[in-house]
Amino acid sequence: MMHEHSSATERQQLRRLLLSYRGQLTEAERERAAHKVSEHLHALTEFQQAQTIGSYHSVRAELPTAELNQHLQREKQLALPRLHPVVSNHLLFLQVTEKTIWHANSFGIPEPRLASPDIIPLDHLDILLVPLVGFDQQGNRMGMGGGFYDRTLAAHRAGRYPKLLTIGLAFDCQQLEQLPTEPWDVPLNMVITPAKIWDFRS
Ligand SMILES: Nc1nc2c(c(=O)[nH]1)N(C=O)[C@@H](CNc1ccc(C(=O)N[C@@H](CCC(=O)O)C(=O)O)cc1)CN2
Ligand SMILES: Nc1ncnc2c1ncn2[C@@H]1O[C@H](COP(=O)(O)OP(=O)(O)OP(=O)(O)O)[C@@H](O)[C@H]1O
Repeated sequence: MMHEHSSATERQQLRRLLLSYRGQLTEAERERAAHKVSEHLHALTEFQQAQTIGSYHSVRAELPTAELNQHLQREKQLALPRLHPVVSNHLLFLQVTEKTIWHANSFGIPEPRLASPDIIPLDHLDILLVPLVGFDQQGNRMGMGGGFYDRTLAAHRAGRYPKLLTIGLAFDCQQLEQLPTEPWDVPLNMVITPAKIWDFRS
């Protein structure tokens, strides 16, 4: 099994394995899972009370967010990430409305066009929905390997966004007992899968 301080190669192998699990789901299974996860999310008091929610634009075999985001755009204030124009490997969140103009970033992921009035600072978000490749029973997360969320959320771990609730959205097949952890990893507050709401807050 994996130990603390795994090599980058081990992390990469584990990432491939987890991506292959996710990739084996059919589109119908993914949509069913997204529906179930959305139901769990709506049942949370924190969600009902939230005004501003950060999400992600799902791509490939990620847990789909298209329907959820449409709903959030109507019912809440929705913010989606773009690659930060100034601080490299960080994310910047922008408010999304029906007027938003979209561009594909260097990973082919659609993101809102940069417009300064649309910028939503992280400390303004009540909830941030986070994509992930894998998660473990302690709330550790493995992403695509760019370190974007870890960098963007470093201040959250340091306690500087006390009201922000980070929630990973995942399929059940993305769950592991223990991921190898790195010093910069920022654990999630919660993970929601079709089977369960995981709450890692002590
Ligand atoms: N929907 C979504 N948006 C997101 C992320 C995400 O994981 N999902 N990100 C989360 O950080 C950031 C973008 N980071 C990304 C990093 C790598 C790849 C990627 O597709 N990489 C290549 C190579 C992977 C490899 O070989 O290791 C690929 O999969 O083809 C995508 C997004 C910001 N936006
Ligand atoms: N807070 C940070 N400061 C500096 N470098 C960081 C920080 N967080 C992550 N990194 C760097 O980013 C790289 C990728 O990290 P990691 O493999 O944990 O990404 P990930 O969490 O899977 O990806 P993502 O967050 O983009 O989905 C690492 O090589 C690490 O050196």
